[in-house]
Amino acid sequence: MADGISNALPLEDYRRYGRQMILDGFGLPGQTSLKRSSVAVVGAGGLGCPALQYLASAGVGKITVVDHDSVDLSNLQRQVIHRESSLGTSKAASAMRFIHDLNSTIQVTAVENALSSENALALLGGHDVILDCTDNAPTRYLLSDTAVRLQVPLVSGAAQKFDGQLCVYNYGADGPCYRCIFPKPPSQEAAPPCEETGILGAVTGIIGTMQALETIKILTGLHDGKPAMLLFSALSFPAYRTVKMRTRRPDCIACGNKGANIDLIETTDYIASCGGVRPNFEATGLLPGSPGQRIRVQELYDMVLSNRSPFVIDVRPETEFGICHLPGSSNIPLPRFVAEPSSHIPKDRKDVYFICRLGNDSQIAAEALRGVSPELRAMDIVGGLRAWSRDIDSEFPVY
Ligand SMILES: Nc1ncnc2c1ncn2[C@@H]1O[C@H](COP(=O)(O)OP(=O)(O)OP(=O)(O)O)[C@@H](O)[C@H]1O
Ligand SMILES: [Zn+2]
Repeated sequence: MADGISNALPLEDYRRYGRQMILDGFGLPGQTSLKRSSVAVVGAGGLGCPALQYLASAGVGKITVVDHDSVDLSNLQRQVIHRESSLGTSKAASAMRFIHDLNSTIQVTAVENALSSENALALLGGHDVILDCTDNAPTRYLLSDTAVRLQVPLVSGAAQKFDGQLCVYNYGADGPCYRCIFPKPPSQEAAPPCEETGILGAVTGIIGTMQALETIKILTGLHDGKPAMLLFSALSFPAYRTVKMRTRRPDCIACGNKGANIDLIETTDYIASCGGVRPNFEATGLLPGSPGQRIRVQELYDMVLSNRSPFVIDVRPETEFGICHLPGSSNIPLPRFVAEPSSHIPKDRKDVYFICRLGNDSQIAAEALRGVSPELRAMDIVGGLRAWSRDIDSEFPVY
């Protein structure tokens, strides 16, 4: 500088970040804090993508992205920093490319491994804030315990269907950890993945963006530190509600008074404590059906070709049936069917074939009918409509 005073930031940063630097309470100190900060984002999916976008554009100096997964076509509806050109490649690497394109001054570390109890402390140590942008209970507990051990705030997001949640854990003098609020993991049925429940991209966009916002507030000293949970529900009025949260639980096994269990991460089996490995959504063979109770799509197709007009009940929800279905099939969603199985079968039908998306619910329906009407032949179609698309009709949509 002409008068010998050196700038706190590179000259171009004043221009790049000027719009946020002029905000009251932000200023030059806010920007230099962001630049000196290091943030870890675990999960570069629906929540992680918008979060990374705003952390990078705001000028957080160092960003670590952890994700073991690769980009799939079904991700692009919400995982906004990934591109068609990245399909099949690592999400962490794709995120790194995006950040570099947006803001080349940021130091990015891409970790293409799953976070686990073996690597969590090493991978996340040294960061000022951790963002939980994942989608499963074992990782949520692991991240919470890691944040407690490392004594850093955890900005946690969750989204499903039209709804989302946001909360900062382990922050402030007596902010609770995730275990203080959820001492017991939810049952696996209560926490199904997006592939089963559905998710609107703009909803993850809102929650992920707010995760970035809370992080920026923490890093720049703008956060009031009061524990609260934001609940968002796109179809409700009001769409946003904030619930004040309890403080740290004195008896919490992670952050409580009893000298905090320092070996918690090393001694916890996170997957087992959350109910074990969730059965693969695609897996078939849930129930022990004998060969006579289960047919393959080819057999169903042969019946159609020979004009035997099989009686096929599609047990998917009405909305999914509306997306695509086999001609001639009847839609009776599983809950309605199992409530009164025999009432749905015409008197002249002895053979009943059940189909669903992947071949799991159809087994439950067939079993229910067998239970009340043993005189009927109830059969499920192995692999469901996905098998139909794969083996019989490649034009049949997969969703
Ligand atoms: N232990 C973990 N370590 C690293 N990344 C994780 C871990 N657990 C989950 N993730 C990542 O968190 C992201 C969550 O993203 P999202 O909820 O949008 O789901 P998805 O797995 O990409 O998609 P879908 O559920 O539709 O298959 C995923 O990219 C997933 O790989
Ligand atoms: Zn706690």
